[in-house]
Amino acid sequence: MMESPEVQCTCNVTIEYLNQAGQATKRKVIRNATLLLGRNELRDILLRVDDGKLFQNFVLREIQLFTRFIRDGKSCIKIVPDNVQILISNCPPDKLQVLVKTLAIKYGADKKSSKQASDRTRLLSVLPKTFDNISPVQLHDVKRANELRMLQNVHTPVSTKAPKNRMGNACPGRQVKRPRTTSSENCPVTGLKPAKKAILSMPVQRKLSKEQSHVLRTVLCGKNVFFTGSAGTGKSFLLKRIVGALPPKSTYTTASTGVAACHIGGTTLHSFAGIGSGKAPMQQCVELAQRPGVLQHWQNCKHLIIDEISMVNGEFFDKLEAVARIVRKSIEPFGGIQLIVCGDFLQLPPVIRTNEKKTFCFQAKSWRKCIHLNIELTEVRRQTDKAFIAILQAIRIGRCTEEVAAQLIKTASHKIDQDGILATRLCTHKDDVELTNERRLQHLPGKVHTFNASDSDPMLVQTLNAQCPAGQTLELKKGAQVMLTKNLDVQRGMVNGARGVVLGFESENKALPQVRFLCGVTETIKPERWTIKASSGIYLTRQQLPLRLAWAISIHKSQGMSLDCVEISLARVFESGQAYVALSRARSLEGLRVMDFDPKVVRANPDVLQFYSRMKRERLFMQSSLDDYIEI
Ligand SMILES: Nc1ncnc2c1ncn2[C@@H]1O[C@H](COP(=O)(O)OP(=O)(O)OP(=O)(O)O)[C@@H](O)[C@H]1O
Ligand SMILES: [Mg+2]
Repeated sequence: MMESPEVQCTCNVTIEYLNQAGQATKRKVIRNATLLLGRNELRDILLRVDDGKLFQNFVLREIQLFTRFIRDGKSCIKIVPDNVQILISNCPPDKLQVLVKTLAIKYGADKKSSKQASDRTRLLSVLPKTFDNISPVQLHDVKRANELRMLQNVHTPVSTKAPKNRMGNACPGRQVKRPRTTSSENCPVTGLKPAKKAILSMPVQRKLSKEQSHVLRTVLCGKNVFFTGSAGTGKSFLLKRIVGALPPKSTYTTASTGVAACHIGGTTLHSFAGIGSGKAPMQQCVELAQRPGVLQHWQNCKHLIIDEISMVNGEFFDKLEAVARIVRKSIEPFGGIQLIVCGDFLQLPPVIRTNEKKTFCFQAKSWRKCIHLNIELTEVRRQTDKAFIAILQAIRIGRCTEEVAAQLIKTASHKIDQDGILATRLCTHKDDVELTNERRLQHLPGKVHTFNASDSDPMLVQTLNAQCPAGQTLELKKGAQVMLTKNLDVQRGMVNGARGVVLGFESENKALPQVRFLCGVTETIKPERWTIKASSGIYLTRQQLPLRLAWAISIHKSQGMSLDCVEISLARVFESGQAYVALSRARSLEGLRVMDFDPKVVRANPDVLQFYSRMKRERLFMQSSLDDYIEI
């Protein structure tokens, strides 16, 4: 049996009763409705819409399903015979995905099964009306549903028009295509070409660890949480799950830098806040935050997520906290917004101009009143080698024993270049990165292939450049060292940061690059789409190849990444935590080469160390009080 998450979710629902022309003649809006899938006494699928006092069951015997905006918590189910459509919005995306996929699979499987009650049975039925929760999706359901889809792919290649919403606009969505025939017996089975791939499957989510689940539960209880942990403990992984479990309309996903924001599908904290650098006097910041578009964020926001908090300046945090209270007209800390904050203060600190004061967020005046709970993740997931994890833990706290130094110095002789794939050099300075990549590409023989991004709004190129991991223009040659900038297929190792080399280009018109990756896969790379939220709240998309040149990247840009093979030069390290960030990107010691290791570059900020030891003391104190209490 497949894993069966609960097929239920809480969201806003609009029920529209349509006329022949498809216009709504009656509309019922229910906020915070509970949706539940079930079956009646005749085994029809039912959708129960419960407003907390009353519920209404809809029989889903013939439906159209619109699924394109599931990640935004939106979907639509049209009940064809009744001419009714149920518009779902503001639903936690992960829950909605499970509900919609379960419905699509069960509905597809039912169409293929012979167990459906005939019209005559229905008419004559004297069975009492029942509602049983729908059973978990089984493998045979998926198989049956897909068999029908394959037939239908051949027979009905065209999907019908999307339904209209109240504004008369087409309701965004891709439909689960339905067969023209109502039962599978009517489908001619012979002589059909199968569809290219089985289309339906249940979303498979990697399981959260115990400590990660604890954080998720705490967040769902509404607590303001700061969770931390060393590099690779799955903080960003967990954040994505938190985003998927919260209602999208009131959840804002941000990070301190554009690259980090992109890892979790969000925007930068600065663009959410709309107060520029936050250095202007308070009154001016408030005015900026009250501009149309910006004010809306502040007012709608109930849950604010911030990744890579170590790079947010404490003064900026205080400014945001005060602005939040003023623009939301609330005396609660951060204007009553739930804060879900994560990062590792022992990694890179805030970037500041010379003569500016650097303060960490935990040093902000409002930090303590804003954060209810500090939680530390302890299980490292990026690396599996215990010895390497121990080296990294020592470096993190600025401790470089002779033994640790010796092990890192030894890596200088590592032969990590494999199959024409060279190690990526992590550089302390941005200029070195650009120069290295440009020069190395120039020195390669052969023709340059240029790939231009296709942007939804060419006027906002700068926003896209800042937040999207794919550049507007990508120049490649045969032999170019490249890195994936998106998870394409986690199972096969085609993940963000996977390293490869360009073997050549297709001969067809687009001349797409063929790339061999370290994980052993060779693949033609096709354009991918990124969607980002601009500060005005509108969605921008960029279509581009998910590749970037990978002879070199900067340590600042690498924060948050996992890398297959890295070469590091630490001679020009200028920040505490910088050496640790660079070293901890490597998945294994074998995949790491440190060129000129000097223990002096290993530095941890003493204020941060103090903050962490206080946090640990408080945790131990709480634990021992709890133990005493249990004993009593
Ligand atoms: N529960 C999990 N199951 C499977 N893989 C996981 C899990 N948690 C994390 N990972 C994997 O571990 C790796 C590191 O995770 P992630 O990048 O989220 O760590 P991080 O704590 O954010 O690191 P950093 O501090 O460097 O940003 C990723 O490849 C991620 O997919
Ligand atoms: Mg991270």
